[in-house]
Amino acid sequence: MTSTNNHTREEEQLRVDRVIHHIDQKAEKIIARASSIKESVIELRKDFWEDVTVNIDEPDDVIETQASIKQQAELLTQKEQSHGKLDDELKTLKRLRESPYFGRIDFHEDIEQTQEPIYIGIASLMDNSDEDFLVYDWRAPISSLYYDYSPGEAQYETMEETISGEITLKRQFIIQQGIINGMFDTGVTIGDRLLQEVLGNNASTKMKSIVATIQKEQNRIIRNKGNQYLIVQGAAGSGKTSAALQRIAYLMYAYRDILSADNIVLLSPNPLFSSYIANVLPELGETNVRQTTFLDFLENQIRHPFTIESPFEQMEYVMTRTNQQNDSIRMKNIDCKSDLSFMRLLDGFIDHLNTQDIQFRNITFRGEVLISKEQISDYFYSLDETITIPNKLELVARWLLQEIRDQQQNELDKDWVLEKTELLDKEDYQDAFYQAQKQAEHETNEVVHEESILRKEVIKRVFAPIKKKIKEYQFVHTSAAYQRLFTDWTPDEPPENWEAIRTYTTANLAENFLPWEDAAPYLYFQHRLLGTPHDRSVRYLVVDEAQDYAGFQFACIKHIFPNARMTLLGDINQAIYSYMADENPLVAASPEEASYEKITLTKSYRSTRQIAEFTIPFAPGNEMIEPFNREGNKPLLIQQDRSNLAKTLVAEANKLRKNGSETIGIICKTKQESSQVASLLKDKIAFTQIDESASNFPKGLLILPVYLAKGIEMDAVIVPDASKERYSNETDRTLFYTACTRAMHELIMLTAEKPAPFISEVPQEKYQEERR
Ligand SMILES: Nc1ncnc2c1ncn2[C@@H]1O[C@H](COP(=O)(O)OP(=O)(O)OP(=O)(O)O)[C@@H](O)[C@H]1O
Repeated sequence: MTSTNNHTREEEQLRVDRVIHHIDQKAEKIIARASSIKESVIELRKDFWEDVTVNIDEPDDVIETQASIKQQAELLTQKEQSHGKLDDELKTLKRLRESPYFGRIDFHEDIEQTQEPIYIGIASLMDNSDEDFLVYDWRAPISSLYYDYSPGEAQYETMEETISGEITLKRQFIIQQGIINGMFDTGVTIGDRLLQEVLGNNASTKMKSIVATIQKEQNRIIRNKGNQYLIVQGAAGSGKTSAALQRIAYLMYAYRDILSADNIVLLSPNPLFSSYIANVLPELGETNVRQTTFLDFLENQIRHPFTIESPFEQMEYVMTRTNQQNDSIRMKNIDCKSDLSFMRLLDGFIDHLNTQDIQFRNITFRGEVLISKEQISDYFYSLDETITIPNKLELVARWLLQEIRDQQQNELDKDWVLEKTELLDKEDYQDAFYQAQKQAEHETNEVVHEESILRKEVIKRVFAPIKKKIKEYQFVHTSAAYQRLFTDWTPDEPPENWEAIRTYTTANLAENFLPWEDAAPYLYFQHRLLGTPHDRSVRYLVVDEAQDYAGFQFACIKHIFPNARMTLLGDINQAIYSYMADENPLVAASPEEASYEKITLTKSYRSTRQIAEFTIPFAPGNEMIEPFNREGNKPLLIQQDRSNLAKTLVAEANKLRKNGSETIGIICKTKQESSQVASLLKDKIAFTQIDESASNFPKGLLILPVYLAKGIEMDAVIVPDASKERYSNETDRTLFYTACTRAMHELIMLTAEKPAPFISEVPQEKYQEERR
C-alpha cells in the first residue's frame, strides 16, 4: 500500500470540491421544489372544504360527497408523499456533502475499451445532465469490484451479463466535512490501513456501518442471492451483525421496486442489542426494518394469556443451579422440549386430536349457552377424518356462523331489541331513515319500517363480537387441548422422564405459566391446530445470534414462515447450551433443505491481535479463527485475595479510563453475580448496572451478565471472577469465551482462586500474570 503524492491529493480534493458544489446546487433546487409543494399542501389543507362538494340531503349526494372528499384527500396525500421523498433526497445529499465517497477504482473494460474512474459512496449522485454518475452507490453492481478485487483482472455481474476488465487503480479516502483527511492507494487487499484506523477507534454505544471497508468474504454474504437459507457461521467479531445489516440495506436497494422495510424482519437477541444496531440502516439512508426478539414474537402470537418466561430467566436458572439441581426436572424439561423429537411427538398428538379430544368452548349469548361445546365437538368429529384439523375448523366456523345467522332471525322481534334501539345514536337513526326510503323505492309490496332497520342494526352489533370470536376460532380451547397431551395421552414412544415432565408441565399450565422451553412448542401446537395464518408480508427473515435457538425453536420459525428467505448468523463458539449444538442450523444445515448455502467467516476484527490470540486456544468449536493484525496490550490475569476485589476493580477501571477506554464492561457470568459486584462497588465508583429490561447503554463503567453482552462490544472488559469455581464446564467455556471476546482493546481477568481451566489451554506467553 502506498501513500499517494501531494499533486494527486490536490487533484482529488478539487474533485471533492466540485462534487460538493454540485451537491449544493442540487440541494437548492430541491429546497425550492419542496417549498413550492409545501405551499400547495398548505393551500390544499386550507381550501380543502371549499373544493369539496358537501351535500348530504339525499343518499346519492352523500355518495358524491364521499367521492369528492376521497379525491381531495388523495391529492393531499400525493403532494405530501412527494414532499417526503424530496425530504429524503435532501437528507441523502446532506450525508454525501459531509463525505461524498470513500473509494475509487479505475476500471478498464475489455469490450468497451473505456476507462472511467468510478467513485463509490453511500448513495448515487448524478451529474447535471443526469447521464453520468459522479458517485456510485456502494450497492450498485459495478461497486462490487471495489470489495472483491485488488488491482488486476476483475469482473462483475450486471442483471444481464458479466463484465470483465482490469482494475488499474484502487484508492481509499477518508473524507470528513468535505476535506480529504486520508488517502491510500491499495496494492494487495482493500482496507488494511483504513480498517486499522476504523478498528483502532473507541467502542461506540451504537453500531456503525462498515460500507467503506467491507471485506471480500463479507461481501459474499451481503450480495448473496438465490438461496432460501443463507447460514453464516462466524467467529466472534468477524462482522456477522455488520454484514447482516449491510445485507438488509443491499436487499432494499437491489429489490427496491418490490421490497420495502416492512417485508424484512430482524430477530435480535434482546432489546439492548436492538437499540445498539438501530442507527446503522438510517445512517445508510434506509428505513429501519421490523425488529423483534423471539420472546416478543411469541408473546404476540400466543393467544392464551400465559406468562412467558424470558430466555434470560431460563439461563439464570441453568447457570445458578446447584449440583443437586443438575439433574432437576427443569433441566430434563429443557432437554425434552428443545429437541426436534418433541416436535414429532406433538405431530403425533395432533394426529390423535384429529379423531378425538379437542377441547371446545360454549358459545354463549346474553348469559345463555347458544351452542354447547359438546355440539361443536360432535359436529367437528362428524366431519371426514381425511380433512386436516384447520380445514375442519373452517367448516365448523362456517356452520357456526350460519347457526348464528338463524339465531339473529329468532331474536329480531324480541322486546329487548327494541329497548336497545334507544341506545343507538343520531347517525344510526338518520341512516335507517335513508335506507328505509331507498328500499321503499324498490319494494312495492311491502312498507319498510325504520324500526325494523334499527332492530337489524341492534342485532348486527350485538352479535358482531360473537361472530368475530368464531372467525378467530375462539371456540377452540387451545390451552385445554394442549393440556390433554400431558394428562390423557400416552405417546407410542414416550421421551425419557415423560412422567415427571407431564406432572411438571401440567402444574405450569394450571398456573398459566410457560417456561421458555415450552413457549415455542406451544406456539407450534397452536399453529398446527388452528392453521397458520401465514404472514406473507415477511419476505426476508434475518436471525442474529442464531446459535441460541434450540432445534425446536428454529423448526418452529421455519414452520411459521415457510416462504420467507432467511439469513441466519451466529457463532457456535458462543452457544449457551451445549445440548442445542447438534440440531442448531449453524452446525447441521440439513442437506434436505431446498436451497441453502453456508458461509464461514474466520477473520476476527473486533479485538486486538493479543486478545484474539488469547481467546482462540479455548474457543469451543473447531472452526479456524484468524486475528486481524491490530496491536495492543496482552490480556492481564490478576491473582488476588477475594477481600481485595472491590479495590482492584476500582483501581483497574480507573486505570483503563485514564488510558482512553470510554466503555468498560465488568462482565459477569450471571445476573446474580452482577448484583453482587454492583453492591460491592456501590459508593466506590460510578457505574451502570444493565439488566434485561435495558434498551440502551451509556458510555462509562457497566456491570452486566454475559448473556446481555452478546453481540455488543466495549473498549475494555474486566471479568471479575475468572476462577475455576465460576467457570468450569463446557457451557462455562462458551460463556467465558463470549465475555472475553467483547473486548476491543483491553482484557483484564481477576481471580481469587485457581483460574478457569480454559486459561491453562493458552500458552503462557500470550498473557501477563500479576499477583497482588
Ligand atoms: N469490514 C469491516 N470494516 C470495519 N469494521 C468491521 C468490519 N467487519 C467487522 N468490523 C467491526 O468489527 C466489530 C465486530 O463486528 P460485528 O459485531 O458485526 O461482529 P459479530 O461477528 O456479529 O460479533 P459477535 O458474534 O462477537 O457478536 C465491529 O466493531 C465492526 O464494526
